Amino acid sequence: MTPCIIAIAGPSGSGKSLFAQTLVQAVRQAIPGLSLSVIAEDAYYRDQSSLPPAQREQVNYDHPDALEQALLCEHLKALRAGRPVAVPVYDYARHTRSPQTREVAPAPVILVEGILLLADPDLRGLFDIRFYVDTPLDLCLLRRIERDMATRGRTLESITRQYEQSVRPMYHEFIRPSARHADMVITGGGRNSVAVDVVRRLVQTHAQGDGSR
Ligand SMILES: Nc1ncnc2c1ncn2[C@@H]1O[C@H](COP(=O)(O)OP(=O)(O)O)[C@@H](O)[C@H]1O
Ligand SMILES: O=c1ccn([C@@H]2O[C@H](COP(=O)(O)O)[C@@H](O)[C@H]2O)c(=O)[nH]1
Repeated sequence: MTPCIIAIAGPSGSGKSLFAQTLVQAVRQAIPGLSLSVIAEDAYYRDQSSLPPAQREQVNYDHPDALEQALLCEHLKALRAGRPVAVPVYDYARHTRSPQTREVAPAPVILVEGILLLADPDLRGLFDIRFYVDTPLDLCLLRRIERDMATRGRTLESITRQYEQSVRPMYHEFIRPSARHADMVITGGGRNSVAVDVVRRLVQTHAQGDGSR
């Protein structure tokens, strides 16, 4: 079966990861044993081990150039062709790649979540279905503050500085405009149970072999 590769795009803190996790649980409950692979675009942030830590903190991580999108494209093509890939592992606290990689196996359904998935024409052309999680930017920032202080080793001062310098401007330059390439826009972030159910049905239709995409 040709895999169905699904993009879940949207701003940082909009609920992409939570949406993807909730969807995986819903699909596994509906079709026990169905194999789904999940890939985060964040894993493709460039290795910056050659830069001193203070310099890494100054990088604009919300610009497409911060990501090795060509490698993500290559990996999605390999998965579509039925080959496993070695996905990089990114360390947010150190702003660089870890030495390990994570093997992702080909699967009937592949979910990819990330801020810039729909901004690049080559990358967005590789998805069968494209979603954009549309959450007001003030809520995204509040969620990001809580999450990044709890899990990404960040201080409130560094989060607010980065938000003003790059997160907000890049949202307006690249992320928000990319929403026009989405097939569907999801409001309510990771807890929109109606959207999860609609997407779960789409995935189920595909996995049961009568999907047309
Ligand atoms: N609808 C929601 N209501 C409340 N909190 C949410 C909601 N969606 C996501 N969150 C929380 O907000 C934070 C950011 O969500 P996450 O899924 O990591 O966003 P993203 O992957 O888009 O950056 C997480 O702590 C998550 O649990
Ligand atoms: O070293 C890094 C790499 C990325 N970021 C920020 O991460 C978000 C994207 O991840 P989400 O899971 O969608 O929040 C992006 O806005 C970058 O600013 C970082 O801070 N440091």
